[in-house]
Amino acid sequence: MLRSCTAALRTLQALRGRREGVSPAARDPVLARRWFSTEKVIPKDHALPNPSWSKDLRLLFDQFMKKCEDGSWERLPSYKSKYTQKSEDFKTYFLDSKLVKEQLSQAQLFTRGYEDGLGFEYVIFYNDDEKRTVCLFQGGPYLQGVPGFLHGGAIATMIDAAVGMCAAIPGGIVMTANLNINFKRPIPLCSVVVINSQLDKIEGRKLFLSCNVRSVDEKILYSEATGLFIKLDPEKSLI
Ligand SMILES: CCCCC/C=C\C/C=C\C/C=C\C/C=C\CCCC(=O)SCCNC(=O)CCNC(=O)[C@H](O)C(C)(C)COP(=O)(O)OP(=O)(O)OC[C@H]1O[C@@H](n2cnc3c(N)ncnc32)[C@H](O)[C@@H]1OP(=O)(O)O
Repeated sequence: MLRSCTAALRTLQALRGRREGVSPAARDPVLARRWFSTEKVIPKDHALPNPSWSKDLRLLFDQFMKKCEDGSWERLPSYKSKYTQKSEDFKTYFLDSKLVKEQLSQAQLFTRGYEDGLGFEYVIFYNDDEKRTVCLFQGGPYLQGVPGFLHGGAIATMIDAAVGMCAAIPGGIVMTANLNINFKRPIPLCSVVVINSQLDKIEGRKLFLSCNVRSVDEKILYSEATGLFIKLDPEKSLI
């Protein structure tokens, strides 16, 4: 958003320059580069390694990337805002367009709001045959609850995001209607955990899923959850 505001400002300044008899490119070399090249602004995919990723997270990431090679698994990209067809569809069908323009200009995905390494570092892989996702998650220092451990709300957020993606891929535009979590062991801050989600059943617009959160060596079961997601009805207003 900030980038597009800056771009708009540059264009405006350049056009003002044209009225004053100065070529826009001469006034603004950045704008000139953009106008005369085919370069496009590519949004950052946050579901890729960055320097804050621990060795554990990188190792697991590499293992799953290998599993993607035969097409059985797929890495799901993740953006701060709006770059998926699903989020555009959601706005089209369920949000008032005035609200989208005026109030959502600053909006970004809750889990991607922190600087690298401080909050939610994660990548989700999807297996279509098995209708399941595996989310590799490293919870950073800004997600502390009880000293030294992850906040339960941060764990719930990641479970919701991981289970939600497992529902949204086959289900389309869905929302969480119910999420039940048993917190069995506290998760150490900055450690890596594996969130396994599974689509169990679909009944009409209802998708039932289950989930567990385990340590990398699978020896510790941190949390278990079940979720109910509802496929939104385009005929029904959300507000
Ligand atoms: C999750 C991905 C979403 C994808 C879409 C958008 C963009 C994607 C792009 C990027 C996203 C990336 C990652 C996503 C990350 C995180 C996911 C976050 C998800 C959320 O953070 S989301 C916020 C919290 N969420 C809410 O804010 C919902 C508030 N809620 C409602 O807006 C309505 O409640 C709604 C719409 C859910 C249903 O409303 P509705 O009118 O369409 O349906 P209705 O009420 O008729 O229920 C139909 C049948 O479900 C049964 N049913 C309903 N609720 C039940 C319950 N709680 N327990 C047991 N059964 C229940 C009924 O009993 C009936 O059952 P039956 O058909 O058998 O009679």
